[in-house]
Amino acid sequence: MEGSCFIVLVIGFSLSSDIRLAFSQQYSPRQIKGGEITEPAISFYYFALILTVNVIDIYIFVTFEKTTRELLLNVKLFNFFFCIELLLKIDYNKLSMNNKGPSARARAEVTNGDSTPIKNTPARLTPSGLRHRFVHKLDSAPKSQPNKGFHVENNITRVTPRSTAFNACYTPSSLFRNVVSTPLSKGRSYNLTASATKTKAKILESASSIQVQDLKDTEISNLTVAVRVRPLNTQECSLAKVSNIVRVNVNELTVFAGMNADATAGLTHSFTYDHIFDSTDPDSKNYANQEEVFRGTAIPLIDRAFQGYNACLFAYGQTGSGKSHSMMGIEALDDDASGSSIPHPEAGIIPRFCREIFNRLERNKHSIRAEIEISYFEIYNEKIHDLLCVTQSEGNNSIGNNHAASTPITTIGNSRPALKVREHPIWGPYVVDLSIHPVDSYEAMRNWLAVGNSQRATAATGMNDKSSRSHSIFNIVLNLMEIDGESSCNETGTDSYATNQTRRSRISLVDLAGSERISTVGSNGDRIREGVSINKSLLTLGKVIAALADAKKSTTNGSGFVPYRESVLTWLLRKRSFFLGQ
Ligand SMILES: Nc1ncnc2c1ncn2[C@@H]1O[C@H](COP(=O)(O)OP(=O)(O)OP(=O)(O)O)[C@@H](O)[C@H]1O
Repeated sequence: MEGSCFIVLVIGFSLSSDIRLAFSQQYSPRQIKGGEITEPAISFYYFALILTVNVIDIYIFVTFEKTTRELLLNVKLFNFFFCIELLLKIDYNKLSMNNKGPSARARAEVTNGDSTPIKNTPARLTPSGLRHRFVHKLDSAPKSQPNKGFHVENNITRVTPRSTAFNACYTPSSLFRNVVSTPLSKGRSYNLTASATKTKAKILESASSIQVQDLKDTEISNLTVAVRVRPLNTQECSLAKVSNIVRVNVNELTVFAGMNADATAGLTHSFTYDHIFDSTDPDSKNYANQEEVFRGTAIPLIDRAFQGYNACLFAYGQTGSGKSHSMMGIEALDDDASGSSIPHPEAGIIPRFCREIFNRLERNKHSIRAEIEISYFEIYNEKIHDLLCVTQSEGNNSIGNNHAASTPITTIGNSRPALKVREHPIWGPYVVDLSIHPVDSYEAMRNWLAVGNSQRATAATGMNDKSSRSHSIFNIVLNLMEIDGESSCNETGTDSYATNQTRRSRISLVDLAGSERISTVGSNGDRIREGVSINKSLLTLGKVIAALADAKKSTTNGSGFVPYRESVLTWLLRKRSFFLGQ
């Protein structure tokens, strides 16, 4: 019996070995980690085999593999008709890893640089949980021991402060918020719908680096970017297919793309700016009128100018987008002539700016004395024309108080004399022979503005009935002297003051010509030439701003090439000295 039993046992064993794979079952859930199928720490198998001939016998084998740290428990049950083999495998490596796994790690207390506890991280692998883990790994583990921090419970210390640690540069790129920042502007976001995930993936890479650097720049930036959305004009309203696709929510602007079957289909773009002025609907409670636009953009500049800083404000945008309306608006000569201290409701930033300067000087007339000079010129087809060049009527050399007494010289586009730009080794670029006019009242300034505006090159295009064909630059030089003591009448009969501090600031208010598509603005030869020139100089302006932002970001040197001289506009807006040698 023993002998046959032995033989049958051998047969049974060999059969069970052959058919083991066919009948085997594994009762242990497999896991997918990082794209690989991994086995858990404890696995349980059974094998059943019928048609064996044996008496009931049980064999138990226990083996422990020291090198792989695996315990194998093999139980075999034989009887006359079947054999069952049970196999239990315990992997001690994985067992010990799991005890230090996510939940254990998550219980660890996170502390900041000075070891003050901040919070207990949640015991789950949410994206934020992953961020925590990643931060810990980078902050607490030296490079030679990459996982050290994971095995030390309740002792994870963040080296860098919390704010720095959660900065995007420590975060895996896949967890970034989908943000594309413009240089020197805060968090411009670029949200895409699900249908555009491929594009999204592409921009993630660039977004990461831009955002990190821009976060640093926004702190030191002295640039403010504001956007104004104008209402649909009559022409647009008459077209059935035109509708407002822009929504404003505080300082976030969302553009809903149309249903075109092109790359823009289904895309929604969101941008964040320092200010957004929604002028689309006059009945809306958020409607931004000229006064609000002025207060939001220009008042901070006037404050700085009175402290002695130079300031520049320019309007940039597509043709017909409302730049001239915002910068100049309606010239209300009649209203102002009546001596009203309230500007015309439709007056733009420039006239309001001038009025505010004199209002402030009037309020501080006992402590500040000012000398103000203005100049106004345009850049038309890369040539500079003085907009305040006038022939004086006999016996009258002051246009300021009576502009009807002077006549602007030839005003027709190309026939006006072009001025040259020169570069002084110390003071930088300047316009040769540009006229400069001292002004002592708002009325004088307003009259000069009217003269300049009447000389600007404008033309009707397919996009705008009165399109500016040139960039106009209105300059104000403010010389402020703080008065120390009472005024006294000197020998010449004029007042003299003891001044103890002077401040000088230059303010440039720029109304750029609009970028335009040649096909939509018209096919006239002059318009095309102007359009090419406008687009070229705006392109250079963009390149200069980008180059300046790059040079600023570079910590090693700030000497990157900036193509100022590729257009007259950027050349002159560089450290300006329009008044040199006049
Ligand atoms: N906020 C606004 N409210 C009412 N009308 C506006 C507004 N902005 C612009 N408009 C009107 O839209 C038209 C075009 O504006 P504007 O001439 O200022 O554009 P622009 O950007 O200066 O164009 P271009 O670059 O061609 O000179 C004008 O008739 C203007 O009155």
